[in-house]
Amino acid sequence: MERPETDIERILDSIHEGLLAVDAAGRVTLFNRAARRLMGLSAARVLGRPVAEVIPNTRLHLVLKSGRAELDRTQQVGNITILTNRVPLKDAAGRITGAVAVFRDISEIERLAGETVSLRETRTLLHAIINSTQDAISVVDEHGLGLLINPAYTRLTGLTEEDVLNRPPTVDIAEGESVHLQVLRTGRAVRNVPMKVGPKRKEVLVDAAPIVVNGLLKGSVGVIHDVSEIRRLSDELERARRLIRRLEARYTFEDIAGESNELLAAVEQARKAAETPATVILRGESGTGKELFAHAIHQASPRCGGQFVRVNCAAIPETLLESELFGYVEGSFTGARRGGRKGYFAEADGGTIFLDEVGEINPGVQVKLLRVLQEHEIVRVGDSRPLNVDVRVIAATNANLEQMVRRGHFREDLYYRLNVLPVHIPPLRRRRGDVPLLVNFLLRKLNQEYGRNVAGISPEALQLLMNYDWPGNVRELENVLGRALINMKRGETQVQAVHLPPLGMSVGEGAAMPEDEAPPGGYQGETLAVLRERWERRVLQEALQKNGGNRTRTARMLGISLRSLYNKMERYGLV
Ligand SMILES: Nc1ncnc2c1ncn2[C@@H]1O[C@H](COP(=O)(O)OP(=O)(O)OP(=O)(O)O)[C@@H](O)[C@H]1O
Repeated sequence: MERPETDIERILDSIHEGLLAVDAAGRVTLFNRAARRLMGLSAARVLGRPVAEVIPNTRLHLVLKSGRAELDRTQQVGNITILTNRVPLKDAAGRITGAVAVFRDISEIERLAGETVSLRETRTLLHAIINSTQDAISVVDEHGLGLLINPAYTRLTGLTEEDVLNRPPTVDIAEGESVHLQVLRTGRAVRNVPMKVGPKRKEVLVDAAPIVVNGLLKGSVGVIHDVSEIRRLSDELERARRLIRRLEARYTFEDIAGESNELLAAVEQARKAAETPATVILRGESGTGKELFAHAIHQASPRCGGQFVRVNCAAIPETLLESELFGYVEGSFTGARRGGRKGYFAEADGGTIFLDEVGEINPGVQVKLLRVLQEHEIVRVGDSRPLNVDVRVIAATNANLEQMVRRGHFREDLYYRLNVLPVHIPPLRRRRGDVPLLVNFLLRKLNQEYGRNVAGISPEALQLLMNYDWPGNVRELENVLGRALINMKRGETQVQAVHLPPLGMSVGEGAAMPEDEAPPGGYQGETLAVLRERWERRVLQEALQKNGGNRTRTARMLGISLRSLYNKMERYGLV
């Protein structure tokens, strides 16, 4: 008898569920190992004893009494949750002979169930975010098959979930390599990849990143930015720029005021140059009228029917200058636009290109410029085929090119190619005799611009202008007169000394703008970046004023490059 009992006990002990049985009198007859572990009680303390006494919270004696089973009841014992089934035991005649409870620890299951709920919540949250973002999102699994897209994706590409989900990642691509596949292959994120997507062949830039779960690559998520609108706007801007450039080429030699020998000699030289196809270089300080001369030469030349394209080499970022001048082919660099770009030289074909601040071009571009001057051909960025262009080059600079050549900053061969017909435009302080004529000329021009009727200037005011040094040359004189007109009341027709701004203070807004003043109560919580920018703008403004708007002098005084000065002026709206 001993052995079978022990065997049964052994079997019952190997069961993971806890077993607790009582006889008809409610005394414990069975208490297996799992039950002992879960209850934390030894068999010796429990077996043969009334269950209600030894096991608190048990309801087995109640089941015994009622004869009704209690199924799937959960109960907290300490910090574990127990699921119990309690069943009465009956003999063949239906008499209750005892009761048994089977129970197990379901704490882990409960925890997992809890997690499932929060996972579900997280999914809902993620969906809400993904669906509400304006950027198109697409997610693929580790095999590259479509897993998720958002409404913005459908709006942008014209493709629906049906077209994309569970399909290879190439389904949406009209042109370009799948970034998802790239990410899955390398495990690395990619940024700003240009491509065309969907049946509408939308131009987009794509960022994509790997999805890594527990160290395993589980997929890739891509964010797609629509750039077609930006392209459309930049094309429009480009067209407007071209139009402005064409409208700008309106000055002739008649518009150059001055009767001093120095100026007349320059005009004479320029007139002769206009008749030839030769390259001209205009030398002179900022504001002396170099651009005016370039227009006049173009208008007086046989090319006057062609385009006049002005390029300020210092105002274009160094990295873009080559592609702006010579153009580029489609896809030659990130951000390159569809169909490539013609470039200023190609635009000026049959006309004139005016390269202002030619001393600012870097050695790479110098080589290409030399090629145009020698061979009359250009090579677009990303292309190897040369294209013929028929362009007259007028260059201008205030830089000491000879010194730059000596220091190796400017190619000697290019210098000689440019220097075929130099025209030196004298600074205003060396031809003060031109001031009265210029004043009358500029007042007529300003009257038109401002809708005024100012007839002249008083001798006293003119004397002040004659005595001044004009570091900013004719541009500064124009600014001074412009401010004088603003200071005059309607009906006043003669510029008086009181109308003139303090000389040397005529550039930009003249006086500091209110927002440039230090905040009245001291520091008002702006970020350091904002304060630094405000301060920098003010310093630039004052330095420009001190130099009468002469940019070369201003850059030198501030110890920055001319290019950097142009960039800052552009940024702070001081151009
Ligand atoms: N002799 C002149 N007669 C009439 N207006 C002039 C004369 N010289 C210059 N100006 C006027 O002065 C302003 C500055 O001239 P311009 O832009 O041609 O100078 P710039 O030498 O090209 O200057 P920068 O080197 O700074 O570009 C223009 O408005 C121009 O019309």
